[in-house]
Amino acid sequence: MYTVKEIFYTLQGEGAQAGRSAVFCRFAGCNLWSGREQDRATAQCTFCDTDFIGVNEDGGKFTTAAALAQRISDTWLGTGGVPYVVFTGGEPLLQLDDGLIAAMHAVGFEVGVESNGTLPAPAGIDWLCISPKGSNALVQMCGQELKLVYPQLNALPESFATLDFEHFYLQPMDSAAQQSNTAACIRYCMAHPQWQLSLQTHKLSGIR
Ligand SMILES: C[S@@+](CC[C@H](N)C(=O)[O-])C[C@H]1O[C@@H](n2cnc3c(N)ncnc32)[C@H](O)[C@@H]1O
Ligand SMILES: Nc1nc2[nH]cc(C(=O)O)c2c(=O)[nH]1
Ligand code: SF4
Ligand SMILES: [Mg+2]
Repeated sequence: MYTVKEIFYTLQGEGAQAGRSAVFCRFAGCNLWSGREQDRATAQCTFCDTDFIGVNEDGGKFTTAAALAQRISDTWLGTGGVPYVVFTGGEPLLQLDDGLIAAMHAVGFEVGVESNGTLPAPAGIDWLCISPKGSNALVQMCGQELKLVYPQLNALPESFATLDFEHFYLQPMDSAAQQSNTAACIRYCMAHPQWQLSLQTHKLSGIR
């Protein structure tokens, strides 16, 4: 059973695939925060910008991979190009499995994933973005993109710079200090050109 908060068609807002049409499939639940505001301060991840509790009208509970893949495929509204799904959450690696990846490939989709890196990723993901969270041990140490929310006192860019990723991004932490966080990202990227700036362009443009 897959528990999905919401499924929607938009543009990927972040990282190297920013601007690409994608169906977002947001799984419910996370291993680093309950999602309840009263638990935020004591959670293992405290700066989350996302509601991932429960199931919205555009989500649902799916008993088979084929049924979820069909719903995702029906949500794709593009003509031409390569259909793309981004599994996110919450933490998608609590639920994403080999069967769902195979089912997405069977309906012609490339598979992207946004994960906190604390769980091992199944094989077959086409674009794996890992976003480390504070002092939580990183288990998944390779992928296409490492996208670090910055600044985090217990997760310095230097500690990830030699891992096996093709792209390294700093993404300003969206908080009351967002302006200064953005300035700090820009300074760090300019001093360490291995790192590139990722802005959350869906927020800037007002899309979902
Ligand atoms: C909501 S998370 C879900 C996926 C997964 N649990 C993770 O943390 O990567 C999706 C992306 O948003 C980023 N993110 C979460 N809160 C943020 C914030 N306050 N500012 C900037 N990026 C944030 C995460 O680091 C991750 O790259
Ligand atoms: N447009 C858009 N791009 C995104 N990139 C990562 C997102 C996420 O919440 O995982 C996200 C999101 O929620 N919307
Ligand atoms: S790990 Fe991801 S989904 Fe979980 S609380 Fe942190 S940012 Fe949100
Ligand atoms: Mg988001």
